Amino acid sequence: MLAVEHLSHSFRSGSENTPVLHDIDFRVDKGEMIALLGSSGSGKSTLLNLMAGLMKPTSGSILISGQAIEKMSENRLAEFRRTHIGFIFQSYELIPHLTVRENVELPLVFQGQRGKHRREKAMSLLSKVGLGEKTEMFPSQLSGGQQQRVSIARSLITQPAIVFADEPTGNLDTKTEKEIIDLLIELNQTLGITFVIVTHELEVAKRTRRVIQLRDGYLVEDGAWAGDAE
Ligand SMILES: Nc1ncnc2c1ncn2[C@@H]1O[C@H](COP(=O)(O)OP(=O)(O)OP(=O)(O)O)[C@@H](O)[C@H]1O
Repeated sequence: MLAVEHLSHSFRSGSENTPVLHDIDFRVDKGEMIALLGSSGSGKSTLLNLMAGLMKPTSGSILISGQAIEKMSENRLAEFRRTHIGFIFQSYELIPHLTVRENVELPLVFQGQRGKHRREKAMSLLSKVGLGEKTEMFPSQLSGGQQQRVSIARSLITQPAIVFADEPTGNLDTKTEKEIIDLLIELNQTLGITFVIVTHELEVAKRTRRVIQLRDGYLVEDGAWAGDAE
């Protein structure tokens, strides 16, 4: 599903070269749910941007569904991203003047899909995330947790091969954080959605079966959470 192969990345500005990721290597199988854990500055965002095809790596490769995304042209990559990758952001990134349903439909609008089909898919996903009653409301009328549910439904509507979630609970209180992680786990288990959750929060990482930990740009752990016993 996802293979990150010997990935290294440095940022260059003028004569300065800042190495940020060092020989990162791991695979994520279909139906897995993993947490990418690391403290601030460990390289999580850089790795996420590379895996999502938003930047090209200095060296190494990223394969999604067997296709090396760093080799794709900009146009091909934009199309690939629209059809194969889902995104969930910390700040939801909903369009304020569109209804909840219209926000969820949006990725299909970009694919040129017809209205009725789009609407049915959006309604079905919104009821799966517990928002069947809120479809005609606007984002500002919802709580933060509800807005994140909308963004989760939107990330799934193209039936992507993999969904990247960037600090999905970063703006939420502890109780809502738990509810959102519960929802992601349920979607993973019932629909087999493959999730990569980028987080610096131990509580989030502990809930996934597999944790990949970055420290100073190095992959230092890959496996079941081995921290404090529960
Ligand atoms: N465009 C850039 N140019 C130079 N250095 C950069 C750039 N972007 C990030 N860095 C550096 O790369 C390192 C990793 O940053 P990154 O944002 O990937 O970490 P992070 O783990 O996502 O942190 P946070 O949780 O705070 O977002 C940091 O030392 C940062 O200063």
